Amino acid sequence: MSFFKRLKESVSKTTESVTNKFKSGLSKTSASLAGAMDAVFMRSHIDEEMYEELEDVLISADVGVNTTLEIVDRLRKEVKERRIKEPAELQPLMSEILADILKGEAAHSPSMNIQDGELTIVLMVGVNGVGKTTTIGKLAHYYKQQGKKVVLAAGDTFRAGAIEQLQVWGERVEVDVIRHQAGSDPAAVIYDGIQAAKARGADILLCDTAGRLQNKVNLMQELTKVHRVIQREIPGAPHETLLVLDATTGQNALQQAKIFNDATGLSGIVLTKMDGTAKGGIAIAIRRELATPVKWIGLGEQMDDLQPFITDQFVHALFANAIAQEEKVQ
Ligand SMILES: Nc1nc2c(ncn2[C@@H]2O[C@H](COP(=O)(O)OP(=O)(O)OP(=O)(O)O)[C@@H](O)[C@H]2O)c(=O)[nH]1
Repeated sequence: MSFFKRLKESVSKTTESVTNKFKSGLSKTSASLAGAMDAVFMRSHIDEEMYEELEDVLISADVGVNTTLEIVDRLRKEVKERRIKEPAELQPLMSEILADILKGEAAHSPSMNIQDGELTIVLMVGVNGVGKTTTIGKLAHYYKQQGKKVVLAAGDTFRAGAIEQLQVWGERVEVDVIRHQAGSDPAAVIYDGIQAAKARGADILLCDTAGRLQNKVNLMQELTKVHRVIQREIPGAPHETLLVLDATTGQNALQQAKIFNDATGLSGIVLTKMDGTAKGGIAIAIRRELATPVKWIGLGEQMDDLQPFITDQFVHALFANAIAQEEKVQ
């Protein structure tokens, strides 16, 4: 069975609407990355020049140099081992290699550490403008739809706008928002958030934080204090610390991840605005180069545009055109 068929089978296990969301959200990346790969594989034969062109294509899609070299080396090896002669056979092979690289080890499971029957605390970190507030709103919607009671804590007290924006999301999704005035201590807001969540019998508390990267020491102190308060109230919490990264910032996102990982341990990454970039290869670079798994991706501005990062859906969407063509031929 061709790998495209296996991908199709795998994505058919989720609903068609999820598959369509991945397809439309990743259409820019698919058009540019898979489109450019297609052009490379139109060559009459497989040679060194072809591999070099492929490297250029992957690097310009933000896959990153290390990951690109790894992918192309694997392609070379598989071509030899499987005695592939036709460049046209390389598209499904590339999809197979990418799917495998994205899967990584078992530790890279996209699942969230949600406590059954107890309060789960999710700390959201990231610099301003990456879509942190929007993501909190979307996560609240996601879990509310799953029947969970969600409370939000407006811990980004640095920007008055951030508190207001979270309040607007709270109203839209119909969940409570615990807030203080702008400029107050974020740890105090989170503390109140925990008390309110406990008192109201909530399942999940999503905590916003300010992300001032300009001053790493401040960032660390603030996050350390927030952590201390959370741990004192609920041993073992936060259960998830998710870093929100804007996919359109490219390789800079990797840098942000390293700084935040130093400041506070990360358990997962949310990659937003994937729909707004043709360089979605950054998801592959992040997944490969950081020890932290991508757990969610943002595929648009609507409430249900935040999706769990399902690697087969991602690869299926990336190669959507080639898969459709293979179907036509058969
Ligand atoms: N297209 C698209 N837009 C997004 C996505 N996620 C967020 N946005 C938009 O990005 C903009 C910034 O999002 P905010 O949530 O305001 O981000 P923010 O300002 O980072 O919030 P803070 O990080 O809390 O300061 C908004 O216009 C969002 O609608 C996404 O996945 N796709």
